[in-house]
Amino acid sequence: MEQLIIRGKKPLTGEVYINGAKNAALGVLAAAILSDEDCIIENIPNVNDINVLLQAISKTGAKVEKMKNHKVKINGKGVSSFSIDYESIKKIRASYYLLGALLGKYKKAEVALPGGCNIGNRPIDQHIKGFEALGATVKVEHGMIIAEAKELKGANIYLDVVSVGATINIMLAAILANGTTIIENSAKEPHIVDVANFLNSMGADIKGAGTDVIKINGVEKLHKTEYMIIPDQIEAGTFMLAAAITGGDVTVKSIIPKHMEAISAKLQEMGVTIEEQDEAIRVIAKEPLKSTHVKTLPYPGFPTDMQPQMTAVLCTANGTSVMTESIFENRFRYIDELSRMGANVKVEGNTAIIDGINSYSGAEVSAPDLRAGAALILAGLAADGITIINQLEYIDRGYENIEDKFIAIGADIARVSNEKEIKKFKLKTCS
Ligand SMILES: CC(=O)N[C@H]1[C@@H](OP(=O)(O)OP(=O)(O)OC[C@H]2O[C@@H](n3ccc(=O)[nH]c3=O)[C@H](O)[C@@H]2O)O[C@H](CO)[C@@H](O)[C@@H]1O
Ligand SMILES: C=C(OP(=O)(O)O)C(=O)O
Repeated sequence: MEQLIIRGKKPLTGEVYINGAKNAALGVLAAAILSDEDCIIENIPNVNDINVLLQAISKTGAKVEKMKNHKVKINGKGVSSFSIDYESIKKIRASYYLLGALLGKYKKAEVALPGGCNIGNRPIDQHIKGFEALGATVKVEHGMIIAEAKELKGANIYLDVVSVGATINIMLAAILANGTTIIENSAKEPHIVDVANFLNSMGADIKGAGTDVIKINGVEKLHKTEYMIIPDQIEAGTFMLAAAITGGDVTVKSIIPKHMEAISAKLQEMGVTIEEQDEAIRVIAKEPLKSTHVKTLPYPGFPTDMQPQMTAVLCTANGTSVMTESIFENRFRYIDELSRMGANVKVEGNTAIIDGINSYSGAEVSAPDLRAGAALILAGLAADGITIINQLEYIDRGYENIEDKFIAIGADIARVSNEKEIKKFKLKTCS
């Protein structure tokens, strides 16, 4: 069993390079099977969710080739299976994009209900509503979502909730439909724009991605493309907060600063200096952190995928902060773990009331989900003494080489798998 071990209290300094966005790449890879020609996609992060999705895609009969330097080639010509079973995708959420892509291209798809982080009830009614509006019949039987259509026809679809997954999935299903589809109240996250740009680079006709009305004129077929995935907003944000919580000075590189505005603004409120560069942000945290209030919202609001990490940082700010989670109903499960490290947080419904502490104290904890795992790393980096984090499979879903990136900016952190390695780490870092 692998664990992360951290000796905290070292200010992080230096430069860190951010990988491609997991949540954009997942949509783009599924979208690639819509073409019968080669799609070469660059900047694909090497994380478990991506590898699981690539395996599921290759099980459909599509050709999947992992190339060097974070490149993947996909050709959807050979797709002959339209069914993705639970075993193949139980760990990930984005498997639902195969439903939209297969339905859009072959008019039939059977995909097991998705997994992903356990952060509350995660219905897919808006995806289904969209597919049905396009003319598909959809049923859920024996854990499988089964969608089929004789013909898909463009439609006007109003999303009752702003959903990233439903927006992308409906786009995927509508690209090759007859006529025009309009998605109203669509999500505006950078990964929606990325998937739309990728599809347009293959010959799709999508307008308005990044606003709350997306218009898709159906096209007959899609051609080959070469495309580069955007940088990961959430990985970048995690490193920005690591600089803040350790009183460090870190330049987070290969990013789009515009995507980081909600996070930069909150850090500035907390007394952190933010220097925006062309494709980088320098985060300098020389003053004690001030408390603030944060509410998660769809983009351009503060991202729910940064909520646990920001809560971990607010625990070390002077005064009382309030974190309101307005996207998922149960995304505070990690607070018990932070409390083991001395955090003083009271959760009431969707709100966490956080009283700042002087310092975390290192402890053994377990990651209950992906971003909660990142939050525990941040707490460990700021803690007195040694922190050990279990259940790394969650962290590995979405962060590539996370410990190596932290080591490169001065953290004492290692991935260990036995007592001997733990002892060695403690000896090496004790001076
Ligand atoms: C693989 C991926 O990209 N995952 C991201 C995606 O998840 P995901 O696509 O699952 O999240 P959604 O944007 O769909 O969910 C937003 C809200 O809408 C609700 N909802 C969603 C769909 C639906 O049919 N019905 C419904 O009620 C959800 O329960 C949630 O309360 O966006 C989330 C919100 O930014 C992020 O936290 C996830 O990291
Ligand atoms: C919640 C996340 O992922 P998923 O939707 O795949 O569970 C995430 O990336 O933070």
